[in-house]
Amino acid sequence: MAEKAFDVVVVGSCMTDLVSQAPRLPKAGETIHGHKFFIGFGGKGANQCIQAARLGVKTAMVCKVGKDFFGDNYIQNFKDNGVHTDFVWQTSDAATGAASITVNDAGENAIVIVAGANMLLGRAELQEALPAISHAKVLVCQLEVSPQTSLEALRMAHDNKVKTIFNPAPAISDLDPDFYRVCDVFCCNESEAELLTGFSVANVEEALQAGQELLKRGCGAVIITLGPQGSVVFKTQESASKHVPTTAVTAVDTTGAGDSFIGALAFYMANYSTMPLEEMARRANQVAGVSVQAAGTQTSYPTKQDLPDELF
Ligand SMILES: Nc1ncnc2c1ncn2[C@@H]1O[C@H](COP(=O)(O)OP(=O)(O)OP(=O)(O)O)[C@@H](O)[C@H]1O
Ligand SMILES: [K+]
Repeated sequence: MAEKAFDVVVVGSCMTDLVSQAPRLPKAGETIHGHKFFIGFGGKGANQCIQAARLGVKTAMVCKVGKDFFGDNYIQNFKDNGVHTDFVWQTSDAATGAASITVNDAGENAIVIVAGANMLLGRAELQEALPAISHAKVLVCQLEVSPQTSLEALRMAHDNKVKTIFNPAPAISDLDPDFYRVCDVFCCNESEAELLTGFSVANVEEALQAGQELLKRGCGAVIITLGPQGSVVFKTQESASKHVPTTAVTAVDTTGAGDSFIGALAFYMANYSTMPLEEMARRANQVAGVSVQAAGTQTSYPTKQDLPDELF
């Protein structure tokens, strides 16, 4: 296993984004002409894995895609980014996850997500991936696959003393309380923190309260990301939370910033095990801050070569 041990293993989703830009959103029953179409690689799990890989760690993705053109294409995308694909399964029982997105000239969108093959990732696949999960330095999970699958993967990692990051996105209000107990770092954005705690999280002050509440539920540490205001970090060993501000940048497209932050966090946790969590958050802010300055999701994620040496 030694030569196969991964720094970061992500158990999560792959989605193909089918994006149409049009002057306005069509009404029910209507057909309109758009002016641009493109296909993008998305899905929170895959995004986070690819960001970690681009920073220079050995990564493996554990996911399921369809036995179709989009599935083949996605596997090639992982390979192009140096992500190990032995645990990417293809099924004939569902299509590769897809998000059909229409964006109007005002920047508003209408989106239909069909999770498809993502929902067929289950216990059998986790058992096959157990050697990789149990020998990883860091395991990352989200909620775009079945929550039971995410929880089981986190448990497997936790039982094997693998560091775990859980990103409760997209948020569900009835989150199993066991999720808190099996994650070393619980990392969410403002709206997820609001939904999970019932507190308003509109500013740093309010984020401090929500973070303390999440921490009390049993995780090792909590990070709440706050867009241009950076992030806040809470640790069980310290009563004081820390606001980690970030450098102001001109945002072009913030899509995928949260996933860039988490992929970077996974990279730092795997590579710099003794670095204080707030320093990892400071550096992850910088990486995600680069992603907001370019269009798209994975297309905007920096590689090690794009970033200043002081981040490594
Ligand atoms: N306008 C910005 N300027 C600088 N950094 C930003 C900006 N927006 C986001 N970031 C960086 O990205 C991180 C994640 O952003 P955010 O909290 O908006 O996540 P998110 O809501 O999950 O994002 P998204 O849903 O757009 O992927 C922030 O903690 C910050 O480091
Ligand atoms: K972006």
